[in-house]
Amino acid sequence: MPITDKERDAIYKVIFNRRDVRGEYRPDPIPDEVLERVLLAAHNAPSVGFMQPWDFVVVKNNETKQKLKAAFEQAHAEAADMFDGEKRALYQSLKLEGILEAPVGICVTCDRSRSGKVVIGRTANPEMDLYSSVCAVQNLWLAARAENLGMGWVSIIHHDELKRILNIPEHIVPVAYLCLGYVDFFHETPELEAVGWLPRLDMRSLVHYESWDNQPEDFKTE
Ligand SMILES: Cc1cc2c(cc1C)N(C[C@H](O)[C@H](O)[C@H](O)COP(=O)(O)O)c1[nH]c(=O)[nH]c(=O)c1N2
Repeated sequence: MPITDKERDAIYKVIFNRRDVRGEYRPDPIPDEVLERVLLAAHNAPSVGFMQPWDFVVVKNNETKQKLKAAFEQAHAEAADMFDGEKRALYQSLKLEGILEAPVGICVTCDRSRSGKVVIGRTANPEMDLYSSVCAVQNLWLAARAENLGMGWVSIIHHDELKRILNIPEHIVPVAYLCLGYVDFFHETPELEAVGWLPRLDMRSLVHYESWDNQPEDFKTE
């Protein structure tokens, strides 16, 4: 089934206008059918050996969110100590999660034992199952944007805390905690770029031809 030009443009529009959303969530609930659509998009991600290692723990309860926020605060304070001077002050001024504001949280996990010990494509590189769950996260992120839902990834939280708070079984690996909700607007550029944390790299400077050493002059940034 070919993709029309209009459909292609819509997909690129979603890709280039997706943002990590932290503070701009509206409290409006997400209709069940919308939540189901984005979860189905996540579930249709590619996965190594088709093992579909993910589960989705959906969080709406405020008490649970409060516990997650406390876990974030702890990890956030530890992280702040790792930056010096001005960088620390800038780090501390950043809003890096929307756990309480977002009406829905979703923890995406990876069950590394889901389809037995030997998995097509995972024998040489055992981490491929974790990457598969990350593919599900990205599908969810893009589907959310297509639904005009903001999504934010909160990784400033210890995974053992996530497991404890959400009663995730021992053998399951948390991959991402995601905030989800409608927003008033999407930032045009990544917020970390806008505040001068890091610049957007030039894509052409990251392309190598045939060998790592081979970057044509006109593809370099400087
Ligand atoms: C694996 C992973 C983990 C995190 C993120 C992303 C990814 C891929 N990002 C979002 C990240 O900061 C953001 O994607 C970049 O700054 C680029 O901005 P846009 O996503 O284009 O808006 C993120 N943002 C944040 O505020 N708190 C966080 O804990 C994290 N964690």
